[in-house]
Amino acid sequence: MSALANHAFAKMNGIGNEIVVVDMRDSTAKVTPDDARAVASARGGVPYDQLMVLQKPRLDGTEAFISIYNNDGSEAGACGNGMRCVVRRIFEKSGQTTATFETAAGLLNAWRGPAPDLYTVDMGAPKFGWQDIPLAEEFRDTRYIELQIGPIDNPILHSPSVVSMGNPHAIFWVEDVNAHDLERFGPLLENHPIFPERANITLAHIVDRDHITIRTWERGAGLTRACGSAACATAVAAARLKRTERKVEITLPGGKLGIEWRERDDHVLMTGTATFEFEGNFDPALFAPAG
Ligand SMILES: N[C@@H](CCC[C@H](N)C(=O)O)C(=O)O
Repeated sequence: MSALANHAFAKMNGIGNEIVVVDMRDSTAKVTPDDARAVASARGGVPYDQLMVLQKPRLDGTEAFISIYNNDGSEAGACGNGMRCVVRRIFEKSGQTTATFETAAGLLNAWRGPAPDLYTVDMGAPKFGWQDIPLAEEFRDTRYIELQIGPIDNPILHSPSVVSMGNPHAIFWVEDVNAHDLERFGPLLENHPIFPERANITLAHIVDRDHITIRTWERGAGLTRACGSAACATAVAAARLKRTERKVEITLPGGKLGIEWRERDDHVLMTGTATFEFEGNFDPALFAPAG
């Protein structure tokens, strides 16, 4: 039987990014990709974009090791919106206002503020090297890479910037983020052979030097109302192209995030709300073997 059967969960969202938080710090049991897919089931499950599983801390001074699952059962190194949800949950239970977490992508500091309903997560430093993203072949300059879809002489989307924020991101610069069929092009680009570990695909429109609008097709989760790491990747990619300041507001379908690419240590800070919806216990029938 799955470790998640009857286990308590909290359904939350980070500006519309659907998040389920499970605290398993009192257990050594592992969540499997099958468990993660079962939780997302539309029949009796709790459909989500990301499942955030808190496990016992591995390092002194950290609150938890967090495993992040997409709804297709794959694991992600980073999830900005999910982290704000985890942070809110922990802070409300413990009264803390700061904490450090570990994920597959490394250590993350988080704190409450700058306003009472806001949470800030230090998402770490972006990586731009083609092997770090990773790409399947060498690109010396990842500010724009050669990649396009549509007719060769009149591509629909082309020349994305690529960035790792602990997970791979490709950002296509467009005039109108709603003018493209992301549901159709997203899966093609996510699974393009140039991305050996697949990628999160974002359409971004630079409104002015302080403001960008985006829509994202998430690796392993599809079209979402918000992707925090995509907002960070976009802010960094735009600043790297000198098209925006290092501190910007990002508008996503589900709301707004403040992103600052800090000069002094290269870290990216993401600030936004986190919303609690309901809590419950997983129905064990979800994890029963089929047949
Ligand atoms: N929603 C997340 C990112 C989720 C991970 C992504 N789908 C991946 O596999 O890289 C966010 O808010 O950052």
